[in-house]
Formats: sequence, structure tokens, C-alpha cells
Amino acid sequence: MNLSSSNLRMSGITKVINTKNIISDVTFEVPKGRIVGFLGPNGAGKTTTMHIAAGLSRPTTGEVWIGEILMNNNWKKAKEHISFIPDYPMLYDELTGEEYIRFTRDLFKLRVTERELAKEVVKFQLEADFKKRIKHYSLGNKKKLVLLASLLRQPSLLLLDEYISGLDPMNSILVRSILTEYAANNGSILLSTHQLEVAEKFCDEFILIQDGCIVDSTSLEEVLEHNSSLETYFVDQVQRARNISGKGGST
Ligand SMILES: Nc1ncnc2c1ncn2[C@@H]1O[C@H](COP(=O)(O)OP(=O)(O)OP(=O)(O)O)[C@@H](O)[C@H]1O
Repeated sequence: MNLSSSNLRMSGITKVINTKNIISDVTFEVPKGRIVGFLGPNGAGKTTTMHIAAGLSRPTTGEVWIGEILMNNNWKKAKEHISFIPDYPMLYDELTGEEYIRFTRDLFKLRVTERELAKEVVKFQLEADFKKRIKHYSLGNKKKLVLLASLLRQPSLLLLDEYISGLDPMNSILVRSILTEYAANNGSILLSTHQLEVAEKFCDEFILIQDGCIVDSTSLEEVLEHNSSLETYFVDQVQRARNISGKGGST
């Protein structure tokens, strides 16, 4: 049984590459049931942090907890609970959507019945294209297919790197309801994006990273209480952090 209230806890994470601190003392958690937006300017360290959370890269120092599992000591077991969708997911263009999903199911030895699979395909509104080759898919369908494959694994933590951009309004609403349902069943989502108007619709909480350091952690409610939009909050916070660090400049 998992007694932890968060499916991801990063504590004092630092990543040094070629003597440079890419991220420093990164500490935050993603509670169960939450969709947390991971925001920051280009080069702030979002992807680096997500790769460490996904177990794709080892931290130089610090701890990564996936629920009750310390990933540093138990990498393989921790990874069983994580699905990560990178900004450019690798799909096999020559396979049909159906073949790709079956391949994923077999690769991870998932116990998903034909009936359950058919239900998911309908839920993701992929039935019309399921037997077509992925190379003929729209961007929206590719995104839904990769999300379907990721959720079939029933992860406790879903990491989405720039996933929500490029969805049309109908697919955006559909994906939002799927992610909300996933979170409501004790899942945790960490979602990085530059699309702030979309993030406002998807996320309950936000973590802001700049120059490799966490500079703020807040809720959507709190943001909108003090700012006209998430974008205003973002610009203001980034500028403030730049002024403090003496980097100044405009956003
Ligand atoms: N393997 C590496 N070697 C050297 N520098 C790296 C490496 N990986 C990342 N960096 C640097 O670390 C910093 C953070 O990169 P990262 O990709 O994590 O930022 P990001 O917030 O995801 O950026 P973006 O929003 O532009 O995708 C950048 O300055 C990047 O150039």
C-alpha cells in the first residue's frame, strides 16, 4: 500500500553537467489528485527536471521519491509507476494505431482485455483512425494515441513535456477531461508548457523554475486572486527573479 500523499517528491535535486549547475536544489512535490503546471522561460531547467523525475537521467545530488519508492535506490521499480511523454514522442509511423497500442500492451505485459481496450479507443475518440497507419494521423490523433498508450500502463505519475500545445479546442476539452479523470483516481500529473492560456485550463497548481531554481509554487486560485491572468503572473515573476539575480532585461 502506498501511504504517501504525493506520487512525486523531488528533494534537493542538483544536476551538474560539465561543471555547470543545470538545476540547483530543486525541491517540490506533486500530490495525488493534482495537475501541476511546470512553468519557466526557455532554458530554465524544466526538461532536465522532468528527465530526472522520469528516471531518464540521474541527479548529481538529491532524492527522487515516487510515492514510497526512493528512485535513487530502486530505479527499475520506481519507473514501473511512471509514464513520460516527451515533447517529441517517438511513434512508429508505419504501424497502425492499433498495432502500436498492442505493441505497447505486449511490451509492458499489460493485462488489458480486448473489451477494455475497445472502450479506451472510444473514450479517446480514435475509433475512426485506429486501423490507419500513424503516418496518416493528425497531430491531435498522435497526441491522443500516445496518451492512451501511456495511461494503459496505469502509472501513478504522468509527466507531460509540452504535451498540451497543438490540440484543437475539441481535443483539448477531451484530453482535459481524460487527465482530470486520471488525477481524480489518485494520479499525479506534472505538465510543462509555454502555453499559459491552456495551462490555466488544465492545471490546479503551478511551480515556476528559473535559472535552474524553483522560484515560486502557487495555486491557480492564488494566481488569479492577484493577477489578471497566468501570463501576467508569469511575466511578473520572471522579471522579479531576473531583477533579484541582477540579470534584468525584458521578457
Ligand atoms: N546535456 C547537456 N549539456 C549541456 N547543457 C545542457 C544539457 N542539457 C541541458 N543543458 C542546458 O541546461 C539548461 C536547461 O535546459 P532544459 O532543456 O532543461 O530547459 P527547459 O526549461 O526545458 O527549456 P525549454 O523551455 O527551452 O525547452 C539550458 O541552458 C540547456 O542548454
